[in-house]
Amino acid sequence: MKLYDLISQYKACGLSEREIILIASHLTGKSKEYLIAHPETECPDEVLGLLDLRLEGYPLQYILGSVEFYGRTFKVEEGVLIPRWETEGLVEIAVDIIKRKQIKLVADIGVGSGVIAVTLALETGVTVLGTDVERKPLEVTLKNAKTYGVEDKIELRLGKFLEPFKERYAEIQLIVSNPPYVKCGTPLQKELLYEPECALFGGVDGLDFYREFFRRYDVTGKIVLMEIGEDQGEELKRMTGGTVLKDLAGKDRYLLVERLS
Ligand SMILES: C[S@@+](CC[C@H](N)C(=O)[O-])C[C@H]1O[C@@H](n2cnc3c(N)ncnc32)[C@H](O)[C@@H]1O
Repeated sequence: MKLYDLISQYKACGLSEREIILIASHLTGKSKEYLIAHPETECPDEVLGLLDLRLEGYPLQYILGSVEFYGRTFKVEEGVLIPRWETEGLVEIAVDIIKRKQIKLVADIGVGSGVIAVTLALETGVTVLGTDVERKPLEVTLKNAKTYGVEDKIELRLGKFLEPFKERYAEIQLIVSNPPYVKCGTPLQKELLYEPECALFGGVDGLDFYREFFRRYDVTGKIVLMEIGEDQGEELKRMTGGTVLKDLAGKDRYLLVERLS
């Protein structure tokens, strides 16, 4: 089927021209710039299946198998969270802290696709200890680390919080995390239904992860930087004594806890 026919048919059903072209580019191996200039390009039949999947709400990033983050392309697969732009802000703050405080060892709890761990290793040369409660995120993080040649800078272990790195806890200077913080029962847009539940939901008030983390760990002498929900700042300041920083949209988004020893 010709690309221009696909565009008119699927735009009428609600897909954007951009996503139709990206899916066609993914299947044909031709760049999107080429396809824009050559809408008469013949697309293989499989494109119809992928466009129908997208119409049902299946995330574009899982179809393409990749996502842009902090100026780089990262692999994503079903079973790992699709990184969000807000998390680039967390990385930006972490890079600044690492450089200013000359930090050498960072821990990333809940690596997902590895965007935080890999970007921090690339941007600062720091070593990152990464954990996740699921095996798939650890596998995807390793693939992304290998793509960018930082697999020797990132150590990955399966388990909750920092339990897998208990023996190295004292050495960790900065702990970062983008934990699950969505309140259970929140109505979700259909794309989110395809993402792993354990990456999204943080209990009735969305705060289970933070509550358990700060109960388990004495963070004296360390810096903790975590992404938070936009309405969780006040409660988390009360819970931790930390400060809350805003994202680019002006919403409370990052919790910074620095307990001096
Ligand atoms: C919101 S996703 C973040 C993924 C990635 N860091 C990012 O920013 O795109 C949260 C990740 O934390 C993992 N996770 C949830 N609870 C955890 C826990 N207690 N300890 C370690 N990992 C956890 C989930 O499996 C998921 O991969």
